Amino acid sequence: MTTDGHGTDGVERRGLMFVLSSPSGAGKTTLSRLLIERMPGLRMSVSATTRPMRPGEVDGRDYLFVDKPRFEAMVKDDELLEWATVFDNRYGTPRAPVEAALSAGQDVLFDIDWQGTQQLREKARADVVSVFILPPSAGDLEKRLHSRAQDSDEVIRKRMSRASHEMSHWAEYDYIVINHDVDEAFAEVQSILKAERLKRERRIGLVGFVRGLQGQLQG
Ligand SMILES: Nc1nc2c(ncn2[C@@H]2O[C@H](COP(=O)(O)OP(=O)(O)O)[C@@H](O)[C@H]2O)c(=O)[nH]1
Ligand SMILES: Nc1ncnc2c1ncn2[C@@H]1O[C@H](COP(=O)(O)OP(=O)(O)O)[C@@H](O)[C@H]1O
Repeated sequence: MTTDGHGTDGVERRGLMFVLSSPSGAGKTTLSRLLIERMPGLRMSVSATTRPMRPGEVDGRDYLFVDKPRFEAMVKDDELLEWATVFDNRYGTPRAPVEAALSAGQDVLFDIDWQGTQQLREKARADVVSVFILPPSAGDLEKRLHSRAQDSDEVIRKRMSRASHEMSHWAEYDYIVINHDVDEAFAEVQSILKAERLKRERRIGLVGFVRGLQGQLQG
């Protein structure tokens, strides 16, 4: 699952899997889009889902929209790295694009729930960096779900009633970001990714790099 890429400073390092989770409406999609736009070397993992497409969503960009039999076939053929049932729909991460991106030295961004995060962690603990996004208040969460204007009142009610359960998994994550203001929350998430990219354990090229430096000093 891991592989070699080069950091901006040219030192080889293993790719990482950067996971964002939150209750629905807290801002994962917004923050993910900003990260993909502004952080070179990061690719989005596009999940497969059986949920209906929302207005404005694009098949293949936001999700791979599949029917239940196709999803079952993907599970059976071991095409998914992880999968879970959320809000009565199935969601899963296609394995091949993640492995290809990591092999090409890219980091991969996942917008997945706590169940998927647990599965990724079991498979590759050292390479998973997880961030849980919290809303500033329940009122803000509800307002955001309404302002998105993409789900029916009934779907919004369901998502609100699931929020507390989703949030109960916050302590399983490496970092917690409270999304008061998008720019501030983005800056925090970006700092986490930047720092994690510099972790010594991931920078497998450091041994050679430091040896080279020592060679220069002696020579
Ligand atoms: N385990 C898992 N969860 C996913 C995947 N894709 C999306 N999810 C989660 O499914 C939940 C519902 O997603 P969605 O219907 O797009 O609504 P959203 O919460 O408003 O973004 C969110 O918690 C997503 O993080 C996936 O591939 N695997
Ligand atoms: N900090 C914020 N302040 C106000 N509105 C926000 C903030 N972050 C996200 N939103 C809005 O809230 C709604 C839900 O955000 P979204 O990113 O779709 O959440 P999620 O993917 O977690 O369900 C969207 O309309 C988005 O523009």
